[in-house]
Amino acid sequence: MKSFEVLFAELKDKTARKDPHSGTVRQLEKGVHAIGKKVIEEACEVWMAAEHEGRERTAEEISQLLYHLQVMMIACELELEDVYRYL
Ligand SMILES: N=c1c2ncn([C@@H]3O[C@H](COP(=O)(O)OP(=O)(O)OP(=O)(O)O)[C@@H](O)[C@H]3O)c2ncn1[C@@H]1O[C@H](COP(=O)(O)O)[C@@H](O)[C@H]1O
Repeated sequence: MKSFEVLFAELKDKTARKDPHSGTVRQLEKGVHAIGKKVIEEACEVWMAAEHEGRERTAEEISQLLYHLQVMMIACELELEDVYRYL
């Protein structure tokens, strides 16, 4: 099982290495506009799952939203601490 911090470290590492097999690297190459669309899409899917699809599907959709938020953080050169200080 992966924590938020461990996933973020993995994504930053793959980005720094420009891992050719990484979907994250491909997504980052598309830029902030495309990443923003994925964030909105996944947020909608969280909402729909929460209203209609039950706990498991909701948890899965939330994991995808968290992933895309991390991709956005990397695109914006934000560290975890930059976000955590507002929590
Ligand atoms: N948690 C995720 C994760 N959640 C969602 N996604 C991607 O985000 C997209 C969203 O899924 P959808 O259900 O919307 O699928 P889709 O509409 O068919 O996807 P698209 O065609 O729009 O890309 C998919 O392409 C998934 O591959 C993720 N991709 C990666 N991770 C994690 O990130 C790590 C690094 O991934 P890579 O960079 O690909 O190695 C992995 O080990 C995983 O732990």
